[in-house]
Amino acid sequence: MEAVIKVNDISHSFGKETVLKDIQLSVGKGEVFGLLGPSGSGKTTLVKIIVGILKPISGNAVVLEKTMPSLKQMKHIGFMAQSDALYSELSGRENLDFFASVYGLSKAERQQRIREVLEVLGLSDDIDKPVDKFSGGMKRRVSLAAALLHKPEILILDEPTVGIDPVLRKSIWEELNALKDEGTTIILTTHVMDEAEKCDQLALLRNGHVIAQGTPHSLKKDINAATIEEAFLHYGGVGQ
Ligand SMILES: Nc1ncnc2c1ncn2[C@@H]1O[C@H](COP(=O)(O)OP(=O)(O)OP(=O)(O)O)[C@@H](O)[C@H]1O
Repeated sequence: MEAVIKVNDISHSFGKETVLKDIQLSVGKGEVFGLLGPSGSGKTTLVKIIVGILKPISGNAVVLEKTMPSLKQMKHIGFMAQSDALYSELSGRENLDFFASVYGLSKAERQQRIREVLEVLGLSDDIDKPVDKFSGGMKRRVSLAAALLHKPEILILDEPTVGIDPVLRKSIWEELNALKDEGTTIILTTHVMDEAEKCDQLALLRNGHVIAQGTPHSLKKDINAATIEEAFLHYGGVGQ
């Protein structure tokens, strides 16, 4: 499969703390690739490097054949950060209109795309309220909507469904699968095991190391595990 994202031997430290060590990943076009790991395992640091917000101490990330950071690639990437980067005094719609104009969409395109993403994410009712009146789950949905506005080929989502109820979580997964069917490549971070099961490929992260990678099925089958959680504990071992 054609690799659209390659992570080549990335290591990173903050001060004396090594947070990523020799990470190698390859993400194929149209894959949903999950980075699964406990809090502090390095997931956010890795996605920031892939997006180009952070430069690793060694190694590199290549997105659509360009080494990151590359401003040019940003138009191909939709990024949803872990903390919502929304303007709280503006309404949800005004936020989306702002991000759509940053992406260079014309007024007519902005109106149409905003309508489309609002419908997909079930946000139409409250979108004209200021964001500081939104619940945490609604802010996550507006952030996801913002990442989808310019129909990026690559979506990078840091904990996209945190604080989102199960019904909406299901509809977000339906949307992610629909985007994947259209050829969008998706990387997402999670520490939720049942969400990891929905990915095509998984990398299990612990203490900055990839301790195993493969399809959810193969990760379980290789060691006769019934669940991803069991597989994680097996590959993680004690003290790694
Ligand atoms: N800017 C920073 N300066 C110093 N240390 C940092 C910085 N960002 C992250 N770290 C440290 O790097 C390690 C990995 O953090 P990271 O946020 O990548 O983990 P994570 O797996 O995404 O965790 P979570 O699931 O809680 O978001 C942690 O020990 C964290 O404290």
